[in-house]
Amino acid sequence: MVLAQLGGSISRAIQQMSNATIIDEKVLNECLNEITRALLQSDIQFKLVRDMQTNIKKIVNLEDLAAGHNKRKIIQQAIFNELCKILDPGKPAFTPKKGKTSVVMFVGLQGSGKTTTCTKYAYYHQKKGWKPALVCADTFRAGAFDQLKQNATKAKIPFYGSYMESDPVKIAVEGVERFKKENCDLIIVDTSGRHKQEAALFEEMRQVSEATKPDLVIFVMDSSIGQAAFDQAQAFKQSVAVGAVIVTKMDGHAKGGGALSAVAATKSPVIFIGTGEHMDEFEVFDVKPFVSRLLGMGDWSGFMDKIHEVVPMDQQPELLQKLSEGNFTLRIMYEQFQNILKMGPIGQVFSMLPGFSSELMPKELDSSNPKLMNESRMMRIARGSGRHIREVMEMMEEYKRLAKIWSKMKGLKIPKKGEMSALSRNMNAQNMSKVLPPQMLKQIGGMGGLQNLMKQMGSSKDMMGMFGGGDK
Ligand SMILES: Nc1nc2c(ncn2[C@@H]2O[C@H](COP(=O)(O)OP(=O)(O)OP(=O)(O)O)[C@@H](O)[C@H]2O)c(=O)[nH]1
Repeated sequence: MVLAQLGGSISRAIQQMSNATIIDEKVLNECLNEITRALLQSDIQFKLVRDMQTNIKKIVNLEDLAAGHNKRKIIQQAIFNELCKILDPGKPAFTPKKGKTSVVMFVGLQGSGKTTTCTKYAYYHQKKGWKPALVCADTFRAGAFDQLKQNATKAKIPFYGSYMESDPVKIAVEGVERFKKENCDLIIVDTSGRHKQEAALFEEMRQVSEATKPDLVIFVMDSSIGQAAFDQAQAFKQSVAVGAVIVTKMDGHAKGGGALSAVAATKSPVIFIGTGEHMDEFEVFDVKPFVSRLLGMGDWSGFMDKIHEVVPMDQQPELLQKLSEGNFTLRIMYEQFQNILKMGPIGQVFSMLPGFSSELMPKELDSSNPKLMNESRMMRIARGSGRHIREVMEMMEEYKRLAKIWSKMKGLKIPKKGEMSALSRNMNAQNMSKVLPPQMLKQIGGMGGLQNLMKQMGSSKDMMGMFGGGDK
């Protein structure tokens, strides 16, 4: 997702400013202009960007910057807050309750991924023990019912629709009534899409909404919509009571900034993002971890998510304690690589690391002081493992880099499992390539090889979040 590049551009602008000997208004303006350009290039609406720039200027106190406080942190924090503000409309979306009937209506332009997203949403809840059902009120597109039927059958979700009936209101009402009787707790109504915003589409949508009285209307938006996002989202909001947004195709080459504009236009939060065509390529959207990653500030809660998935239960408390004390040792790195090895093909990557295990002594493994590893110790490890000294030195460089990232985490509150973010799953080959040592990347065949490897790994791709992926 191209939004990741936005993070890089912003980080570079801040870094350039931090490098300046004197931070005056001119330097600050240059930095903010650079950031503005990056935001506009990501398809974030002009007005939002301009307001953001004004707000940052108000928040950032030049005297604080001049006094030698951590300039990078001050600016980064201001941008972080502003981006969170855009993405957080201030009130949460209606949340359906398990066991209590809710009707959720999906709206959006044709091809936005509405039908696919309806099934993903149903499947997501079904996995959590809900009883969802799908109603196809799209009588406009031939084949829409078949598509929903096919998806629903695959996921074993009850569905309702008709090949004969042409009145979407009638189908929607019948479907909702039927599933209410069957005690389904999440009744999802898929509506028609059109190629562009048309009066007829909005009128039909309004009628379906009036007849079924949904508890929540979800606006589905393709992330590649670009600058048109704001107007499009606003047009939908004016016809029906949009209460939440789902942004699809975040896995593609879309700039993604439209997501921010859609939130501003509908004053509704993004609740999920679609990250692929498959049923389970669907993630809960959390504002703070998203912005955090966007700005290259790392995603602590995403990392924690991974720890809980990968690290054996009995080892978790000890590991978390050590990390929150800023105590990242070679042994931790080793053990975590071992946990990854269990996860399949990624093991091939890490098995390239020289000198782990028997060649290292407990003192070396458990010290968080890299200076302990002097040249003679590295020579010994190289001899013992049959590796070149250069490889051992590279391993130590990687350790130092990760340890540096971890030292910044010192004192962080450890989130509980329920607070974890799913966004870290959005790590892609590009981010991963930044984390891997260049030599290792070369050995697995560059970006192409890495992409293949990640395909094989499936969901374990997000493991890199664990090793500071994107936190550069
Ligand atoms: N890569 C990717 N493709 C997606 C995603 N969501 C949906 N798609 C694809 O986008 C295309 C359009 O999706 P549909 O669900 O048919 O779109 P729709 O909005 O229901 O279209 P109408 O019913 O005509 O309004 C399909 O090929 C989907 O597989 C996603 O998150 N990522």
